[in-house]
Amino acid sequence: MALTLDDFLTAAAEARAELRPVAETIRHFAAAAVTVQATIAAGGAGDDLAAGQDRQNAGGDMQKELDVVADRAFLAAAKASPVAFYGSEEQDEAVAFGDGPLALAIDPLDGSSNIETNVSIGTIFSLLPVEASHRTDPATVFRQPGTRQLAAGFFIYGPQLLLVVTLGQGTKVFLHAPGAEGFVEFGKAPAIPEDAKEYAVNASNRRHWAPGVRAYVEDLDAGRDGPRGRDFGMRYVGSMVADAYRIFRRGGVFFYPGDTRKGYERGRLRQLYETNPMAFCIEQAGGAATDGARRMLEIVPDGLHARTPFVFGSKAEVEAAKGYFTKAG
Ligand SMILES: O=P(O)(O)OC[C@H]1O[C@](O)(COP(=O)(O)O)[C@@H](O)[C@@H]1O
Ligand SMILES: [Mg+2]
Ligand SMILES: [Mg+2]
Repeated sequence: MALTLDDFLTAAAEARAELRPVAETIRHFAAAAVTVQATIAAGGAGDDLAAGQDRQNAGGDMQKELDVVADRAFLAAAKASPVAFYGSEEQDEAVAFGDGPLALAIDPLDGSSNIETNVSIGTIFSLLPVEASHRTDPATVFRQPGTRQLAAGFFIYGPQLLLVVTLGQGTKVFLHAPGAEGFVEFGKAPAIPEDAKEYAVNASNRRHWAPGVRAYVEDLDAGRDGPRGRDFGMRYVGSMVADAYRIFRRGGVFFYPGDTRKGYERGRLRQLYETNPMAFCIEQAGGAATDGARRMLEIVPDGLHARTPFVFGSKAEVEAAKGYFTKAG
């Protein structure tokens, strides 16, 4: 019998008492994800899920209907959980409620540009501990590095509703099959191959990249005729959750570097609710995650919506990228 998410969480909470609130929270998230997936599958029940909301989020993106729907669903789930702080991409400031032991950083809807295209999108979450000092100075709760995460994961709303999750002891994948009782473990625990055969990047930004990034991609593209001595394929979905899941299953490298566009000096992705939770899941599956130079999980975030360059995936390829990205000149 396949392991259920419920049994997995119960066992983790029994083994480590500090994971009890985490287990409770992830149960609420799983229920929220099922409702979000149902809304997507139904095409929004008359609403246009990709319709703009005439409002920008804190990162400067126009909010879409589904961003708001997902934010509401996970805010309600957080309120029903032992969560004291809710830091969301879709809210300018962290929302504080209750005196629970957890802080949640969340990207309620990842891949918003793909909503109307029926391509996989998702929700990414990171759970951090709340210490006494954070209650007296709440601004500090989201300045903890990713190494402090108690749990992290992401749901994928796609052909399958999946949960990729880590509580710090490996990464697991759970599937919610229609008609089944909740989420059950799906396939083997991901083990990211050391070497990559594919890369993922938005190559239309090439002219804005630093010379090191450009040199890296030129050498990947040169394949077996170039210095890398072998061919690489390219895949880019444009929803990080989907690009990442491919890497969990068959390796590869994803990068979103900083570039010369205004506002993109540190790339596009946000550290607290995109790169840190992804880095935790990736490391726990045997991969590596950096900002191009430093281990992602050790970087202290600058604030709730801080951006960071991001490179993750197969260990040897993340290391190879670092060589190019950090080379002077
Ligand atoms: O369109 P670009 O610049 O390639 O950016 C794509 C990236 O932006 C994101 O959509 C950002 O996430 P949001 O949709 O949550 O803003 C990632 O999922 C994706 O990897
Ligand atoms: Mg996102
Ligand atoms: Mg988002």
